Amino acid sequence: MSAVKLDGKATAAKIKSDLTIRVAALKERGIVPGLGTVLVGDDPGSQIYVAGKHRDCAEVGIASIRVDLPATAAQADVEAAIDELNASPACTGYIVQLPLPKHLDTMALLERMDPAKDADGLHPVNLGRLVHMVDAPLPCTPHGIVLLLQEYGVPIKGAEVTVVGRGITVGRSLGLLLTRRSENATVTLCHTGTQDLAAHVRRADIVVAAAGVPELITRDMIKPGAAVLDVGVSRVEGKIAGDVSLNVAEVAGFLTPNPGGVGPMTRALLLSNVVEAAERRS
Ligand SMILES: Nc1nc(=O)c2c([nH]1)NC[C@@H]1CN(c3ccc(C(=O)N[C@@H](CCC(=O)O)C(=O)O)cc3)C=[N+]21
Repeated sequence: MSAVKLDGKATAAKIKSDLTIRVAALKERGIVPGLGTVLVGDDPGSQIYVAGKHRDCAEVGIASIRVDLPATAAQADVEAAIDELNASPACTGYIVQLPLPKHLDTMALLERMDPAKDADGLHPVNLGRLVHMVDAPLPCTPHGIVLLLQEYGVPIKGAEVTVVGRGITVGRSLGLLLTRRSENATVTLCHTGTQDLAAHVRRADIVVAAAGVPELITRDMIKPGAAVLDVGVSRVEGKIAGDVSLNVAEVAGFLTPNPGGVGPMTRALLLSNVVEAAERRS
C-alpha cells in the first residue's frame, strides 16, 4: 500500500491561477496589490524564502517591495521600516520574516504593524480575531493545510487531529483554525512537554508534524489510512529534512511530499491574503 500524495505544488498552482484573475480584475479598477517583505540579517534559508515570495508575486501580477536590513539593525531601524510600509499606499500587505535576530523584540514589532496590512495573519489583533472565530487574515501555513485536506476530500469535521508543535506560525494557530465551528475537528496539540507522543499520534485521523525535529514521526505511530502532513523544514547536509520518516507512506492514506507539500501552499496563501486585503480596501 502506498499513500495518496497530497500535492501542495499542484494545489498551490490552482490557487495562484485564481489569484491571477482576481489581480487582473483589481488592475482594471486601477488597484495594484503590493506585498512588502522585511528581512533582517543574512540567514541563507530566510533569503531563499523571501526571494521565493517575490517570484510568486511576479507570477500572479502582484507588485513587491523588498526591505533588507543587516543583522546588526537596531529595534528603531526595523520600526522605521514597519512605519514606512504601514504608510505606503503601494503596500497592500507585508510580512516581517521570522525568526528575527535575538536582540530584537519580535512581539513589539508585530504589534507595530497595521493589522489591516498583516499578510501573515500573525498580528496579535488578527490572532485574537481567530480566537474569537471572527473574520481575519488567516496564518498562511494553517490555512494552506486546511485547503490541501479539502482539495483531496479528507474529512475534517469530527476528525481526530494531532498537531505536533505549538509554534505560533503553525501549531498553535492551526489548533485555533481547526476548532472553529466551520472546521469542527477535535485537536490534540502536542509539544516538547507531551508525555507519550506516540499514543496521541496513533489515535489521529490527521497528523500535522510541525516540530522541526527530523524523523520525529515514524511508521509505527501512524494509524493505517491516516492523513499525514509534514511541515518540517530542518536542513540536514544542505537538504530539507521533514519531521516525518519516508516509510510512513507505507501505512498512511494520504501524505504530503516535502518539498512540494505544505511549503508551496504557505506561499500561495500569503498571496491570497494580499489580494484579499486589496479587495477589502477597494
Ligand atoms: N513571517 C514569516 N512568515 C512565514 O511564512 C515564514 C517565516 N516568517 N519564516 C520562515 C518560515 C518558513 N516558510 C516557508 C515557506 C515556503 C517554503 C517552501 O515553499 N518550500 C519549498 C522548497 C523550497 C526549498 O527548496 O528551499 C517546498 O516545500 O516545496 C518553505 C518554508 C515560511 N515561513
